[in-house]
Amino acid sequence: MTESRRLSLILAAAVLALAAIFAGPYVLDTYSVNVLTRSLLYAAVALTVDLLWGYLGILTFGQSVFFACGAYAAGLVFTHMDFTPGNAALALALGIGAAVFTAAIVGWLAFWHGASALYASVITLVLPIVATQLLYSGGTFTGSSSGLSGFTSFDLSTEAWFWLAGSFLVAMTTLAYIFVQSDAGRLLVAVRENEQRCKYLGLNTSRLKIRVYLACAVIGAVAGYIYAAYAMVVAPELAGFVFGTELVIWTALGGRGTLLGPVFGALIVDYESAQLSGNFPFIWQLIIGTVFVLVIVAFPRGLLPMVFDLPRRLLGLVRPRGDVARPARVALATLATLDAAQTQGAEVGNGPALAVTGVAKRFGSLTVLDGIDFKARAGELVSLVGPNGAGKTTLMRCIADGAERSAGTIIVNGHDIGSRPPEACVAFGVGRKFQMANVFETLTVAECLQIARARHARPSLWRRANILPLPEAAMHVIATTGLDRQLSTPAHLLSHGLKQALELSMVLALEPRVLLLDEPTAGLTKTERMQIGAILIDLTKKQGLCVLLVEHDLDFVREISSRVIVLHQGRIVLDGSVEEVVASELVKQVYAGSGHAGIAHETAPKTGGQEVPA
Ligand SMILES: Nc1ncnc2c1ncn2[C@@H]1O[C@H](COP(=O)(O)OP(=O)(O)OP(=O)(O)O)[C@@H](O)[C@H]1O
Repeated sequence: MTESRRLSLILAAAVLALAAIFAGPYVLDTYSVNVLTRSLLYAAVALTVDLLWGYLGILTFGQSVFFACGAYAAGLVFTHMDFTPGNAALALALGIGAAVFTAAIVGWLAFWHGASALYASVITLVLPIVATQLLYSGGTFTGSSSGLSGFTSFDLSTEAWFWLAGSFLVAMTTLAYIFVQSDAGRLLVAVRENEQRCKYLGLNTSRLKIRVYLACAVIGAVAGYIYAAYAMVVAPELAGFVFGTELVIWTALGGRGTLLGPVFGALIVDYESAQLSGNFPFIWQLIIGTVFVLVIVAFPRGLLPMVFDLPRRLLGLVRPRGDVARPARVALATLATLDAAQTQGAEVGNGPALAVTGVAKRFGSLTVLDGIDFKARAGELVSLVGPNGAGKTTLMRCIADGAERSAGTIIVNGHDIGSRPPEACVAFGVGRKFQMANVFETLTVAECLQIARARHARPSLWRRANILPLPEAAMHVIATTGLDRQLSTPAHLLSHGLKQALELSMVLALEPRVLLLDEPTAGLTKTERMQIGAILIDLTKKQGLCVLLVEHDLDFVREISSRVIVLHQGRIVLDGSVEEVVASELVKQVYAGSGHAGIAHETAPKTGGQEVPA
C-alpha cells in the first residue's frame, strides 16, 4: 500500500467516525448523550495511557492529574473570575500550562538519568495522591473535598457538547494512529523493547519519553477543560488514584498497544458503569472487577485483538502474533560516501582514534580494571584477549559509556567522553556491538536498521519512509550475509548468525569511527566466522575504522588483527604485534593459568610493534 493511500484510508475512517458522532444525538436518548459526552473525554485520556503504556512501555497511574489540571483551571477561573471569552482562553492556557509544568517535573524525575520503569510507575502512583491532597487542602479556593460547582460556562446545547467531545476524541485518535504508524512511532516500540540498544544507537530515550509524556499531558488537560466547561462541576476525585487506575484498567481491557481498544474500553465500561451504578448500586463495581479479571485471564492482550483474531481463529488461519513476515515497506539504498568525520561531528585529525589513559573500574572493593593505558588509530584492528574475567567486556563498557569507569580518561576522535552517557559517546564516533546479539526482537530487519539510522535522519512524525539509505559498510554486511533478502522478517526469527550480522550492520549504520566488538563470532559456524573476519578486515583496511575486538578464538585473532592487547586480572600484560603475542611465554602462562600473581604485577611492554602517534 502506498503512503498516500494509507493516510487516505486513515482519514476516511476518521470521517466515518465523525459522521457517527454527528448522528449520535439523533439516535440516542438524552441520558445516553449526557453520559457518553463524559465517556468520550475519558476515552481521550485512556488514549494517552495507551500511548505511554502500550507503545512506550511506561505503566502510568497518574494521567488523571493532567485531566484535573484542565478541569480545575476551568473551574477556578470560572468560579473566581467572570466567565468571558478572554477568561475562557486564559483558563485553557492555564490548564495546559499546569499540565506541561507538572509533566515536565514528573518526566524529569521519572525518565531522566536512566531511572527504571518501575521507578517511573511508582512516581506516577504518587502523583495523584499528592495532587488530591493539594486540592483537599485548598480550602474555599479549590472547594476542598466538595470541589467547585455552579460556575458559569459556555452556553452550548447537550448535543453540541457531545459533538465537541466526540470530535476531540476522533481528532486525537487519528493523530495518535498516524503517529504510532510513522517512523517516529516505531521509535516508541524500540524504546519499549530494548531501551539499552536505543541508547547505544545514539538515541536520547529520556528526551523521547519526556516529549511523549508532555504531549499526553496536554491531551489530558484539554479533555479535562472540556469536561469542566460541560459538566460545570469539578471534584478532587478527577485527579485521584482511583480514576488513574480506572484508565489503566480500561486500557488493559480494550487491548493495550491498539489505540482503538482503550478508546472502546473507556467508552463501554464508563457508559455501562453509569447504567449499572443506577440499577445495581451496591454490586456494579464487583461486576466490573469480575469482568476485568476474567478478560485479563482469558485474553491477556485485551478484547479488541481477540475480536479481530476471532474470524481467523474460527477459520483456523490464525498464526502466533509476530511470527508473520510482514511485507517489506522499505528498500535499501547505499548512502553516498560521506565525510564520516563531518557526519559524526568528530574531527579525526592526526591523533589516535582512541586514547585510554589510567582507566580503572572498581565494584566496591573489587578492582576489575587498573591503570589501563593504550592508544589505537584509524585503520587498526586491535584484539583484546585474556582469560575469562580478565576485564575485557568491562573495558568495552567503559569506552562506550562515560559513567562506567571509576578513574582515568578516554578520548575518542579527540573528544574526552568525560562522564557522558552512551548516546553522547555514539555522537563522538563510538559504535558498540554487544556479546549477545542485541537487536529489537519484534521489529523486522528493515525496522531495526531504520531505528539505527534515526539519529542521522530524523524520523517523520506522520510518514513512513520507503527508502532507507545506509552507509556502504552496513550495506556490505547486509549483502554478504543475505540479510537483504530478509528485510521483512521479525528479528526474533533470524538465526543466531544473522542476528549477529544484523546487530553489526545496525552499529555500522551509525557510521562509527571506533567500533567495539564483543565476541562477534561467538556461536557462529566456521563459514560465518570467515565472513565476519573478511568484513572486519574490509572495515579497517578500506573504510579506515578503528576496531577493538574482544575475542576468545585465538586463531581468528591471529588471522585478522593488526595488534593484540592481552588483559589479565584487570591489567594489560602485553601490547604488541600478533607475532610477539604468539611467541610470548607470558601469554602462554596466562592462558595456562600459572604464575598469575607474578604476571599481574609484571611491567607490561609499552605499545608494541604498532607505535601510535600521540
Ligand atoms: N556489575 C558487576 N558487579 C561486580 N562484579 C562485576 C560486575 N561486572 C563484572 N564484574 C566482574 O568483573 C570481572 C571482569 O568481568 P568481565 O565481564 O569484564 O570479564 P571478561 O574478560 O569480559 O570475561 P569473559 O571473557 O568471560 O566475558 C569479573 O570478575 C566479573 O565477575
